[in-house]
Amino acid sequence: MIEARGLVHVFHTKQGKEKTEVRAVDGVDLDVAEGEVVGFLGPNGAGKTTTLRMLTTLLTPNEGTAKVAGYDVVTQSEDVRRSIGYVSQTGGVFSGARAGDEVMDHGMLYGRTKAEVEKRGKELFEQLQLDGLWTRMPRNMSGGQKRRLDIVMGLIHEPTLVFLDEPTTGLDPQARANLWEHISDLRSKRGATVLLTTHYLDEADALADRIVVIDQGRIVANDTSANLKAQVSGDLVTLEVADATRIGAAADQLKSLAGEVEIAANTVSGRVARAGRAVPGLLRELDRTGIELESIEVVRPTLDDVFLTLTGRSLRDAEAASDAVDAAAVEEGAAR
Ligand SMILES: Nc1ncnc2c1ncn2[C@@H]1O[C@H](COP(=O)(O)OP(=O)(O)OP(=O)(O)O)[C@@H](O)[C@H]1O
Repeated sequence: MIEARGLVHVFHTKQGKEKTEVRAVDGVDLDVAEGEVVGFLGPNGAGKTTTLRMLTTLLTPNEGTAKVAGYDVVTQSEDVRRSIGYVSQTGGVFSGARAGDEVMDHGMLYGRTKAEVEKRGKELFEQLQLDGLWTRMPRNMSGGQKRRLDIVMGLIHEPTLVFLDEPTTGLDPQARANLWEHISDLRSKRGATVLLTTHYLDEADALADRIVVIDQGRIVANDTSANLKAQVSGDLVTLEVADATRIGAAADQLKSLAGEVEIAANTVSGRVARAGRAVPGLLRELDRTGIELESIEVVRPTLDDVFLTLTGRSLRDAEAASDAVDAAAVEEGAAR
């Protein structure tokens, strides 16, 4: 469904007299098979939106090629556009008509009959909790409602390939859960292929069959969430000793499994590959040497650990930043 090779996009900007060049996307290869849901993750400014904009024909690659739904993004851009749905990060610009009329016009542009579009539009309004807003002007909707209307517009023509750029940013937890269900249904009920960018790790974990991580314009990982977690970092094992004077001895034993450990007061922690297998032996050894434990904790790596290891940055920071934007959007919506 998507086959991209060596995609490059360079932005040229000018500040005063100074010209700068940003290689926003720097040689991206990406394959997405029919029916897959792929999560596209990366810190702020990593190149996610720029990649999506090239794949949806809104930006022309400076180098490389991409086929989307079987069509070349440069020479067959019209065919690509007809075959895909795209929900951009910034949302659509509405003409000033009522929401339902916007949806009808958009759906009919894709050659659907009025009856088909109306039926599908009303279904989507219900699923995305927009009932009762069919005749409302988009400018009189809250930020979250407008976001959901963007999503209706992206799905109205029942595309088999859908690009979602941070689809749930700006939604409250209930609307987010509701949209997750809808994204899952896109694949399970309609066989659609989905490429989505997100800052929410739980979203990527819950929805994506495969995760592609981009950093500084390059793909740095591409695997299932479970495999990425297994490859990148072991389980975090934390031992709390009953007698603080034995912390050094406990640390030595954990070190033999973990390599590096961190000590804080009477706890020591380190990452251990396949802790489930290693910990029973560790406990036996601690017992044999008379080191009494107050507690032991084993935490499986999260996608954020993977991210931190790969990019040196935490995706949680990006989440926090995008939550701040959400909060501003909600306030803005409430102020309207
Ligand atoms: N129109 C533009 N002009 C100049 N630079 C741009 C433009 N659009 C994006 N960039 C730069 O390109 C890089 C990649 O941006 P992009 O929006 O693709 O990142 P992203 O991964 O989608 O980030 P975010 O998670 O913040 O949305 C960034 O350094 C950004 O500042």
